[in-house]
Amino acid sequence: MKLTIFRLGVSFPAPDGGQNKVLDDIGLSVAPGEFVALLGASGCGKSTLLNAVAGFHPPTSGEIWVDRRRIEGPGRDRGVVLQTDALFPWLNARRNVGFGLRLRGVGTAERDARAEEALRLVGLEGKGDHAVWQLSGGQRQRVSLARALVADPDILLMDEPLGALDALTREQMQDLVLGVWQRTRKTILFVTHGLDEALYLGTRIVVLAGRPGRIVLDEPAAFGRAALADGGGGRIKSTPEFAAARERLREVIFTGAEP
Ligand SMILES: Nc1ncnc2c1ncn2[C@@H]1O[C@H](COP(=O)(O)OP(=O)(O)OP(=O)(O)O)[C@@H](O)[C@H]1O
Repeated sequence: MKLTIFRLGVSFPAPDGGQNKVLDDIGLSVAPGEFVALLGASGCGKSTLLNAVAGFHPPTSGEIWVDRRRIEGPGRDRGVVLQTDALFPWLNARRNVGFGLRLRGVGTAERDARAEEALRLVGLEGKGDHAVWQLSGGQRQRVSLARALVADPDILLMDEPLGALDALTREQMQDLVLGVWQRTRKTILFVTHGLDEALYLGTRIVVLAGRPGRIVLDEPAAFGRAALADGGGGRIKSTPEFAAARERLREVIFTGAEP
């Protein structure tokens, strides 16, 4: 499904009674199957943009559409994964994944089958009975990803999903995310602070900068697909091309303008 953001502006009430404009005139059209890595300095409005697409808060101006439907709140067509896993500690992995289905009245057998399938997609087959406390941080984020995938959304919205993981697990999870994207062909909007992560995963890099935040860079990237073809493992990050792309991206983020 196509995601279209038209002239999006988001403001929040400021303490002085005025308005704090966080995003201004954001336009973005994302084709089905694209993997958009969204970067920008802290506070430039990345999460605000993601939350607006998730339908968690309404735009102050502009519109967001998924195909021909205008977004007016959260919906099953968009799955969300956040930095902290927010799993229910009293439910096992399978029941956590199936929780949303349960709310929709899906019966136990179908729910468990679909949850197992989603767990398999993230490499956790056989771990459905595990309690949340028995899982590592990386495994818990995989359960969160499975929970977002189980409803078969068209779009995955991921806000720093690997941000709380140690460096090694984070690198492994990047390959896992790439694999899930390759197998499911979901459209992904992925917020990250990591330049390497953005370049390694995205088919497209979007940089927000300024206050209010605006898009200052929007361009294709090909390292992720090359990494998939090469079997992953992060090797491509050691190439001179990757280093050059990284330096350029760093400059855009720090200066807020293309070099
Ligand atoms: N619900 C809210 N009410 C008031 N202000 C908000 C709200 N949500 C975000 N903001 C403000 O909007 C600005 C952008 O926040 P946002 O979290 O979108 O930035 P970010 O780029 O994701 O930052 P970070 O990289 O640090 O997570 C901040 O100044 C923040 O204080």
